[in-house]
Amino acid sequence: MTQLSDTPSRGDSGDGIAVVRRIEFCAGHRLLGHEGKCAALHGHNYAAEFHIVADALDGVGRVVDFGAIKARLKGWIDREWDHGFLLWEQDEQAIAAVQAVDPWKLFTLRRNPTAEVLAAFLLSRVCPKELASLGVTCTRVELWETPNCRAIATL
Ligand SMILES: Nc1nc2c(c(=O)[nH]1)N=C([C@H](O)[C@H](O)COP(=O)(O)OP(=O)(O)OP(=O)(O)O)CN2
Repeated sequence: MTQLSDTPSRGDSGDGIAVVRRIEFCAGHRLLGHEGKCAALHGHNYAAEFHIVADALDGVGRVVDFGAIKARLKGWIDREWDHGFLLWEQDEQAIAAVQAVDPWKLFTLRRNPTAEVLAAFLLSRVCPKELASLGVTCTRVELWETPNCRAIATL
């Protein structure tokens, strides 16, 4: 049997290899101080794409099992963000409005919930904690706010 030659490190270690897991969720938000329509409460069908690397591939040939990423990162997003409102912690009016309607689900952030802020939060706060037990690192989060708009956070 003929084998195509490849770069040994590409098959034997994790060098240069990443896996990407996409997780979709719905959430409401607003951008306080926005000059246009995004100052009003509204919602998005978001998608977060997580780029994950490891020092070496495992015995099966994986950076990490896609299901293990899903369990941890989709688990966190489902619990904390999905079908909730994402608001700036200083946005007292919007927070009060959401909390006036039972049942409410709210997650507050230190800045306006832009795509940039959400991507950075997932990369720097959520991924390190949720992925710690897997021994892998998320190096890049692409946060799609609409099919046409996304922000990218990288390590
Ligand atoms: N740099 C950023 N700009 C904007 C953000 C953001 O997170 N980062 N967010 C918004 C609003 O949330 C808005 O809902 C999305 O932007 P916009 O392109 O205006 O949305 P549309 O629904 O009109 O998108 P279409 O693709 O044209 O349907 C604004 N800016």
